[in-house]
Amino acid sequence: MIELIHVTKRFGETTAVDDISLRVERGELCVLVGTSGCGKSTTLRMINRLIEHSDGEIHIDGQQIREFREESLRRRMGYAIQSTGLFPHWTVERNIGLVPRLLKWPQARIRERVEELMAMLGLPMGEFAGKYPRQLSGGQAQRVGVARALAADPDILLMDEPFGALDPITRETLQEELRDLQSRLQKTIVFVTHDMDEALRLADRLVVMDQGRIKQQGHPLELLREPADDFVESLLGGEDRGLKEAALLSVSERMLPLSPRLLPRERVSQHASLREALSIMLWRHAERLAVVDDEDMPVGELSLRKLVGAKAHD
Ligand SMILES: Nc1ncnc2c1ncn2[C@@H]1O[C@H](COP(=O)(O)OP(=O)(O)OP(=O)(O)O)[C@@H](O)[C@H]1O
Repeated sequence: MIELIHVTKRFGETTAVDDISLRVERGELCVLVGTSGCGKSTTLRMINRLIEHSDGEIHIDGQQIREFREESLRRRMGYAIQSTGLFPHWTVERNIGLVPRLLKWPQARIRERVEELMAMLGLPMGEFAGKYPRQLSGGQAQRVGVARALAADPDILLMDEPFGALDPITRETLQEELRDLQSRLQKTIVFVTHDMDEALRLADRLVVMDQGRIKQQGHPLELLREPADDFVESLLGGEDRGLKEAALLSVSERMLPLSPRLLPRERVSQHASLREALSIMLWRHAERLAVVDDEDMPVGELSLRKLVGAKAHD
C-alpha cells in the first residue's frame, strides 16, 4: 500500500506538488491525469525517491520511505517510462536483467527470469534476446522497458506514460496485458498518462491533478457521473462523457432476456461495451441487437431504448 500524506515538492520558487494526499491499496491501479506540468511525474518520482519530497510523508506498507535503504526501496518498485531508458549498447537480455544483476541474483536465475518475462510480453527469446534497442520497433522497446520494470518481481510498479507514442492497436494490447498482469499478480500500480481513454480503461482509482493539487479522485465512473467542477468535467471529455461512460459498461448489464420475437440479425458479444453496441447500432441502422456468448450462441438481446433510456446509474 502506498500512502502520500500532505506531500509537497518545491523546486526553488516553483511548487510542483502542493499538499497532496493519496492512498493506493495493494493490488489497485491508480492513474494520474491532468494538464501538462501539473505535477504527475514529480509525484511518481517522489514515490521511488528519484526526487525527494519537501514536506509531508510518503509511506509504503506503513513505513516512511526515508527509512528504507534505497536498494530495498528500488527492489520493491519497478519503474517504466515513455522513452524506455534502455541502455543502447546493451542487448535486450542484458537490459531486462539489469535489476536482478544489481541484486546479485545467480546467473542461471537471471536468465530464467528474463526468459519468463520475454515470453509473457510476447517477445520470443530466440528472436529478441540478442537485439539492441535500436533494432526494435517503438512497441517492442516499450515491452522491453515494461519487462525490465517487472524483472525483480516488485510489488509496486510506477509507470510514466509507458505506452505513449504507440499505435492504438499495440497500445491496446499492452493495456490489456497490464490489466491481466495486475489481476494475476496483484501488483500495486501508479500510472501516468495524457490519454483519457487509456486512463478510464485502466484505472481502479483515477486522480485528476491541476497545478500541483489533486482536484478529485475516485473510481472513473464516479468522476464521469459527478465531476467536482468544470475543470474535471472538461478534462474528462465534457459532452463526450456519456460515450466514455458507455465504454466502461458492459452489454450484459443492459441485456434483456431473449424474447419470443424474431431474433435480430445483427449481433454483439456479451463482453462488448455499451459503446461498442451503440456503434454497431449506428453503423448497421439497427435498433435491436442479438447478444451472443463466446460460442456465438444468442443469450439475450439489447434494444436502443434500453441502452439509452435506462438511467445511467441504475
Ligand atoms: N527538476 C526540476 N527543477 C525545477 N522545476 C521542475 C523540475 N521538475 C519539474 N519541475 C516543474 O514542476 C512542475 C511539475 O512538473 P512535472 O514534470 O511533474 O509535471 P507533469 O504533470 O508530469 O507534466 P507533463 O504532463 O508535461 O509531463 C512543472 O512546472 C515543472 O516545470
